[in-house]
Amino acid sequence: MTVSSERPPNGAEPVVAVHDLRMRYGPTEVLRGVDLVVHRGEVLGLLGPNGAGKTTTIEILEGFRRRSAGEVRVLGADPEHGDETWRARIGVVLQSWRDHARWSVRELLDHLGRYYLPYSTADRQRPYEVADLLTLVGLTGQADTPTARLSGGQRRRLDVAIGLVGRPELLFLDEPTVGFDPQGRQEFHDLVGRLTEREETTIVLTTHDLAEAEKLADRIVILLGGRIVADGTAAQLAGQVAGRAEVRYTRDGEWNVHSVEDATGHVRELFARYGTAIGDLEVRRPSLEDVYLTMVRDFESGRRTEAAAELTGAGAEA
Ligand SMILES: Nc1ncnc2c1ncn2[C@@H]1O[C@H](COP(=O)(O)OP(=O)(O)OP(=O)(O)O)[C@@H](O)[C@H]1O
Repeated sequence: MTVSSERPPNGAEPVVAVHDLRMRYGPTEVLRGVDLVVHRGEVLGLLGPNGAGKTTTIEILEGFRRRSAGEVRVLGADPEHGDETWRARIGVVLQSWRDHARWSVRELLDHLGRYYLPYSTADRQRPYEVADLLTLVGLTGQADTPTARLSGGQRRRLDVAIGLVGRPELLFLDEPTVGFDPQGRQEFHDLVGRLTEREETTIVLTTHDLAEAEKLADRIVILLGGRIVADGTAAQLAGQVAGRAEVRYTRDGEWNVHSVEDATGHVRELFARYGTAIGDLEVRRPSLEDVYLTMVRDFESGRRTEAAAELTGAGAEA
């Protein structure tokens, strides 16, 4: 498979196409052949444990980090050679900025927005109108507040606004909701929905919050051991790892729990056999969290087995 062969049915070039991406820090190979495609308008959730290489991958895609090997195309260009026009089409939300403490929210966005003016196009006016942007991220009430006086959650919204001010076609969000309260998180999720609906923004996000990934991402990839080990919707991943669902119900007032492959068939049979004696029916499918934890556990135990085999091999040679 080569990068250029990865085209969706409508023939459009993917927004991100990565083939056999490798990254080495000194003797340590962090990425060991990553293949990844992201299509226009898609929200991709990139998951993986601490140190899996998510930030490294994102930084390579953003053109902030040089890869060791592999093919990478982002918005039609190799990020290592992306020019200013290419860069203006990409939005990045990093961990919080701490500069410009005395500037107001409006001043900072105005200032950063000016950079994008030369890159305005007929179908994508740049920069974002600051008033509209403030409404979009829910910071209208803080427009004149110095950035140093924002709360943690407001600060994070400003980070998102900074990522959006150039009206990007592709937005990278690295752990966007760290430090959000539940309401802020909910509002942020709504914002992501608006971005993809209204602006057709393609989004690549990393998060350790699996419920968030399940909610926001059209597709999820899991990075483990330097490779993508799973790629699909949350439901598809659940099917791959743990096909069994849990069916709970009462029969004549007594609780029963069954773990079954075919939940629908099982429920149909229950009603056929016991009719109205069945009550309180619940079907619980494996959540993305169950799937993720199973994959990480299997990977870790595989690694332990490999290490043990290597040790035994070394012992035999000695
Ligand atoms: N500049 C660097 N030099 C050397 N090693 C690095 C460098 N940057 C990252 N690493 C190492 O590469 C590995 C992957 O790091 P990376 O930050 O990409 O992981 P991550 O999946 O984003 O982790 P987290 O979930 O903790 O943010 C880690 O072992 C890290 O220590």
